[in-house]
Amino acid sequence: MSSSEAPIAIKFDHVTKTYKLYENDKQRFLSVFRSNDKRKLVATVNACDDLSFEVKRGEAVAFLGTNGAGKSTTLKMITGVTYPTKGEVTVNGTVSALLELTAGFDMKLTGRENIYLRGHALGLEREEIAELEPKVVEFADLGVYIDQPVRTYSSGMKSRLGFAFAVSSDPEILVVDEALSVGDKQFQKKCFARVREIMEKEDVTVLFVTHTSSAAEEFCTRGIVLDHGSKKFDGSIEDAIAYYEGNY
Ligand SMILES: Nc1ncnc2c1ncn2[C@@H]1O[C@H](COP(=O)(O)OP(=O)(O)OP(=O)(O)O)[C@@H](O)[C@H]1O
Repeated sequence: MSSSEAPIAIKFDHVTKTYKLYENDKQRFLSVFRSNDKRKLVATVNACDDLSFEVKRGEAVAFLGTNGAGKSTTLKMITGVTYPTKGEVTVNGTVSALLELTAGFDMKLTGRENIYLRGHALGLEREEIAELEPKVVEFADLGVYIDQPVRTYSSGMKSRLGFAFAVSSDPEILVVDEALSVGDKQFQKKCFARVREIMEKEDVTVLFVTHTSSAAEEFCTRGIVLDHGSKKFDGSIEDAIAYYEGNY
């Protein structure tokens, strides 16, 4: 199937995400109860601003843009961590995210117990998690630490467990945000190899955020350049990189 005939995996239809900035956290908290009180609102920021695009199943798309351009916010709306203020986001397929890999671990529980915790949080059945567990344990390669509380892990070890969990299932949509720089050099190599393996499956859709043009070029065929939450360029990865680097 050529990509122009493939079904749509992701669609952003005039999506705007507005964040409100308050004087302090207390005012942010109080704003939940006083919907019309704007006195303590310092500013609003459109992290995504009337953003529209479609990604077909099987495409690999890189999002390029300077700090604060809206790349992470876009990915977070795809993974359901945050929601649009206006417009509509449609996602067709199971999503696995290599974002905030260590968020949500229970530090008191062991690595192995956290695999179950995360699986339950994602709505997996016990049998499905039991099937996943040996794959995660093998990929994370934490030795005896897998049965130690996560509070005893180094930050690299926590990332390894998070990464292993995210890549051990077979996702239909893979969302990657700079997460390939996890752990030491050897583990990074393993991460690249695994992401490449997932991407080689024909129908997997990949969305990739990176500041490294070489990684974007290696993994993606299409690039979308964002600036202040708006789409500035959408085309082949080579042209998108040239546009982003000011050589287009
Ligand atoms: N929770 C939040 N509250 C307020 N503002 C936010 C929040 N999250 C993001 N923003 C703002 O939204 C804008 C876009 O942020 P986002 O993290 O999406 O950018 P990015 O392109 O991923 O940047 P980077 O390359 O630095 O990771 C920025 O101005 C940022 O400060």
